[in-house]
Amino acid sequence: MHKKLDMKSTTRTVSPHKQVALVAHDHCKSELLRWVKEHRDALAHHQLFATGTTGNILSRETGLSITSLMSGPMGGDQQLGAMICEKKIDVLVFFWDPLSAVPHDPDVKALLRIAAVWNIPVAINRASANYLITSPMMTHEIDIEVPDYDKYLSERL
Ligand SMILES: O=C(CO)COP(=O)(O)O
Repeated sequence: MHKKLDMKSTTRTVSPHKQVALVAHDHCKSELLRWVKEHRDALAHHQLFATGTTGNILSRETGLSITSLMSGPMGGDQQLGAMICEKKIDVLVFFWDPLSAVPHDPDVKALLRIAAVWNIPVAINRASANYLITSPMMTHEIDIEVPDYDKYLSERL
């Protein structure tokens, strides 16, 4: 068994206006598009980000304003992971494909890992995305627990 990192936590306040990342693998894009269309009004209250192909399709088909990063296999998952570390993403909706392999599987795993590290809520399918988007937390200021990075660093120096 590995020794658990002794990480203290602190609080991060998340605004009612969330920074939401939308991502789908190719076979799941039509499902994410259907979900985004159903929740268009709720999503329009938030600031939306997406990986390259997903974001372009979603904004073209819904008219929503979405900041599109690089396409996933070209680094988009890693860009989102970096944004999570920088507290620039509050919610991740990632319809990843459980039935097909992707070339950038390590990046997918890294994105899901860093979302867990920074205590970001993640929806991986329609059911979990429905729970997330209808939660009162989506439209209220909330406090979430996050790793106390400053303390972590000071103890290491
Ligand atoms: O591959 C992805 C996530 O792992 C998504 O990338 P695209 O939105 O560019 O298809």
